Amino acid sequence: MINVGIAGASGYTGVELVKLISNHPKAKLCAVTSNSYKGKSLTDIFPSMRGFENLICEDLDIKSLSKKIDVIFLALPHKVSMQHVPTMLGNNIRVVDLSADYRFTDVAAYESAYQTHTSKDLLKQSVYGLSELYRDRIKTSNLVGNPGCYPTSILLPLLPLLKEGLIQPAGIISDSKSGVSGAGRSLSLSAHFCEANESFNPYKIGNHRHTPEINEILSLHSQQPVSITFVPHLLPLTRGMMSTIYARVTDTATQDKIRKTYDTYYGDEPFVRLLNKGMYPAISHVKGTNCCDIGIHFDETSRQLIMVSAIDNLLKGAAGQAVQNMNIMFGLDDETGLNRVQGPL
Ligand SMILES: NC(=O)C1=CN([C@@H]2O[C@H](COP(=O)(O)OP(=O)(O)OC[C@H]3O[C@@H](n4cnc5c(N)ncnc54)[C@H](OP(=O)(O)O)[C@@H]3O)[C@@H](O)[C@H]2O)C=CC1
Ligand SMILES: CC(=O)N[C@@H](CCC(=O)OP(=O)(O)O)C(=O)O
Repeated sequence: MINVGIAGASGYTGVELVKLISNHPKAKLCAVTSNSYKGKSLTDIFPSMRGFENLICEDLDIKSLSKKIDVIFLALPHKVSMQHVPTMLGNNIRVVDLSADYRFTDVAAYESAYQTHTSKDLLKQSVYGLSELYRDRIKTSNLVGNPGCYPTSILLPLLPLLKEGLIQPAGIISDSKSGVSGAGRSLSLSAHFCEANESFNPYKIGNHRHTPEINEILSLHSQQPVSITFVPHLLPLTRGMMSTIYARVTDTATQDKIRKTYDTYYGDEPFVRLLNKGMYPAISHVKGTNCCDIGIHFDETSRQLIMVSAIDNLLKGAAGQAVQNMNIMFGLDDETGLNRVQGPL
C-alpha cells in the first residue's frame, strides 16, 4: 500500500484527489491538509463525501506528515508549494505538485510568468509530469511538476507530430476553452455565476501564464524555438476543456503518416484516444474520465492540420494525471484506480 497525503484537500483539485485515492486499490489516504478548514472533517467541506471519506483536515506539518505518508499531492497555489517542497523531500516524502512551481527547467521563464523562485536547484531535479511523454523519467523521480490543464490539452496532440518533424514549429495557434472550475474554488469575479453563465469570452490573450510553459516544452522537442499563439476562453461549464489547434504541416507529412505517428505514441496508452477520421471530441465524452480525446482534420490542399483535443480539466488536466504519475512513480500500471468513469455522462 502507498500511504498518501493531500495538501489543499479543500480545493477543487484537492477533492478530486480525495475521491480518486479513496477508491484506489493500492493507495491509502492517510492525511489531508487545509488552512481554513483545519480541524473540520472532509464531509463538513464536501457533504457529497458523507459515508465515503471522513478524514479530519490537519495543518501542513511536515514532520508529523512524514511519519505517516510516502507521497504527497500538493493541490496548493503557486508559490505556496515551493515553500514546502524542499523540506518534504528532505523528509523522504515524494511529491506530485499540481501548481506550476516545478514545471519549468528554465528559471527565467518561470519567473517571467510567476514570481521569484525560492528553490531553483530543484528545477534541475523535477520532472515534467506529462505522463505519456515523460514516463521513463517520472518512474524514478521524487518530484513531479504536474502540467497545467491547458498545456496538457495542447501538448498531447502536438508533441508527437513536432518530434517527428511532421508539423512546422512556426505559426502554431491554439484556440482553447475551459470550464469555470479551472479558476479554482476561491471566488473571482469572472467565475461568478452571473458573469460566466450564458456567456463566452476570451481572456489574457498574449499574457496567459501557460504560454511560457507550453513554449518551453514544445521547444525542448523541436529543432527550433517554438512560440505558440494561445487564446484561452472561459466556457459556462463547471468542468471540461477543449483546444482547437492549427498547424502547417511539413513537406513530408501525409494523412497516413500523421495517423501512424499518433498510433506509435499513443496506441498502447490507456488515456489518449485518437478518434477515427471525421469524428471529433466532445467535453461530455471525457468529463469524469482521465482521457484526452484527439480528433484531426487534414486539408491536403492547404497543408493545414487541425487538431481538436478534449479533457476534463480537473482529471487529465490535474488530479487524474497526478494519480497517473503517482502510479508510474510507484511501479503500478497507469490505469490503477483510474479506470472508472465518475459521475453521469
Ligand atoms: N482547477 C484546475 O482545473 C487546475 C488547477 N491546477 C493547479 O492546482 C492547484 C490547486 O488548484 P485548485 O484546486 O483549482 O485551487 P483551489 O483554489 O480550489 O484550492 C486551493 C487549495 O489550496 C489551499 N491554500 C490556499 N492558500 C494556501 C496557503 N497559503 N497555504 C496552504 N494552503 C493554501 C486552499 O485551502 P485552505 O485555504 O483551506 O488551505 C485550497 O485547499 C493550483 O496550483 C492550480 O493552479 C492545475 C491544473 C488544473
Ligand atoms: C478558467 C481559468 O481561469 N483557468 C485557469 C487555469 C489555470 C490552471 O488551473 O492552471 P495552473 O495550474 O497553471 O494555474 C487560468 O486560466 O488561469
